[in-house]
Amino acid sequence: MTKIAYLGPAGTYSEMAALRYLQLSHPDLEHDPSIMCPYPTIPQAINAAENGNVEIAIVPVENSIQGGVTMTLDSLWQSEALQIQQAIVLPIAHALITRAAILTDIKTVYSHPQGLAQCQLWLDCHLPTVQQIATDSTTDGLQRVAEDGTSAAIASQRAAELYNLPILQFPINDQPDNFTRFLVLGRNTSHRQGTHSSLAFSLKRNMPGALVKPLLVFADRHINLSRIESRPTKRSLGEYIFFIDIEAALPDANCCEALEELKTVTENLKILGSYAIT
Ligand SMILES: O=C(O)C(=O)Cc1ccccc1
Repeated sequence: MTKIAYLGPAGTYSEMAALRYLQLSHPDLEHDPSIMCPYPTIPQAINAAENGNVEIAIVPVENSIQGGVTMTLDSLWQSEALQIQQAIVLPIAHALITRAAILTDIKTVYSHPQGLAQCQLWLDCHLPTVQQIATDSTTDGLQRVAEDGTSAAIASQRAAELYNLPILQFPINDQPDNFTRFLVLGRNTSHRQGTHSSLAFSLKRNMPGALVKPLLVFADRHINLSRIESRPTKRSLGEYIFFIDIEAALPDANCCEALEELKTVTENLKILGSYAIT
């Protein structure tokens, strides 16, 4: 039976993405709770799929305001077996969940770093003196909120319903247009289709033009890049891994040719998958 790892506990945005995936891809399985496997951190959810403990992991990769989710990018680079099978974009609207009756009663606010960052201006304006505590997911602090009337969490409306906790204010995100892209990761490599592909590479040597060569491979073939992001290799300061999304599918001949040439101008190249975005 298909099992899905996601960043838990229940009520996270990652769980919402997992439910959306089920609705779209396996409508027959939608209401089977044994499918859904919450993990406490993003790397643990990804490892569960890598090790074959679950078939699929669903994790956030990028937010329209805060940018890349570094834990996901770093785990993807480490992964040997996983491929991106699908991307799911969800609108994100944050609620302030608390048993406090007024804002001035709140002393501590919990959320995932992305949740805190996406509400930073609102927090500075309405709760300037509260202690902000970063948690592994938006729902991690909800137990504390249930026990302590001076605590609050930034999480979804759905999370408030699931944990039967009140919402004091909604929405509190600084930008009304706030979207997060989630990746569906699986070991099934036969799944190479869709409109987009992701890859990552390190460079052979840090020298003038080192990044231009890989970029020219795409430019020369009229392949459009939809994203480029760098992460440190963690080997030495100033060395990077580049994550690139292209608007092309890997079985495409033009694209295969590009990848062959890319191998010659990169040190280590990883094909992360071809997939559709829903
Ligand atoms: O913690 C969650 O709910 C997540 O799924 C990560 C996250 C946090 C904030 C916005 C989008 C995703």
